[in-house]
Amino acid sequence: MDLGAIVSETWTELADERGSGNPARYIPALALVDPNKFGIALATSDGEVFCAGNADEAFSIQSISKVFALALALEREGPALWDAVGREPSGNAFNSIVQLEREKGIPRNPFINSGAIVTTDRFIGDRSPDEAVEDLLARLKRMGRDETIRFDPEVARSESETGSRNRSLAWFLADFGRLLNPVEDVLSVYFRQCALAMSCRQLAESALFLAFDGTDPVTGQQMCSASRARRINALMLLCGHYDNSGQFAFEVGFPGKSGVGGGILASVPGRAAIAVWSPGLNRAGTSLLGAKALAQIARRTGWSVFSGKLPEI
Ligand SMILES: NC(=O)CC[C@H](N)C(=O)O
Repeated sequence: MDLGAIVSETWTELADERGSGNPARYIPALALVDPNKFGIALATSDGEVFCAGNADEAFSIQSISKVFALALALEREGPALWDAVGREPSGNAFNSIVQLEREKGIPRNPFINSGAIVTTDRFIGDRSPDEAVEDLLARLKRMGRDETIRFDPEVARSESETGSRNRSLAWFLADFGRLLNPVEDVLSVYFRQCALAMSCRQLAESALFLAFDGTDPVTGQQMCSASRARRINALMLLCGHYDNSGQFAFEVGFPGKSGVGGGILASVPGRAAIAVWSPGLNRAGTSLLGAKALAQIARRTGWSVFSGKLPEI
């Protein structure tokens, strides 16, 4: 299978639709990004990365960071993390607060904002916020094989300045006694983690561990155990796109995680990690063109976690 051709044909076929959807404006710094950006990167186990369009340009990964934060929180906390956050789809928007009161401050899953705030809190553990951010960055540099990965302080500041909803979620969690660290410490890490700037290429390379049982097949670095990688994939499939997760599974058929910066990170177990970026979003905050590109790649490759056939690479 010519994966390079599949990636470039997918890009070319959709290029006319660049600019579709609505870029996130509630974080003012994100509204400044050119809506016509469109990148695709597909990384395989032999170290190849097939790219098209703006695949080497860093963008704000936003909620895609929740996948890495979850892996690292599980590493520190182990299965006890699941006492503090659930594993069910919420059926609600990413920043919804409605279930938190009824469900006594236990967020439905680690990918909605309330769940990610808890995950971030556990990832910080007994360290300072700056130490936790440094650790996250160091891990991503290693996984992404790139020392230039950084977070964008402008985006972090912009989100903090307009972060009333996330503050509400965090204070609500604190009221139920669900946070170990002070609210503003947790949020300062959460905002910086969301403001990580990475390219499609860096994201796809950093996420190979998800597609290959917890270990990057290129470098041999283990990020987590095989069973943990499978479980993170399961959560991405069921909860990775909030109230749009069913639609994504239906159209694409493999695990993914969206971010309001317009990126989507997808894992095709045993095959590849794919990252796409286009800032225009659908109603649920998933990149419109990005999801279309992944659906096209799924169709052209025949890749699906629901198929018993394993098409040749
Ligand atoms: N879905 C997202 O990407 C949301 C992340 C964003 N930083 C927020 O907390 O609102």
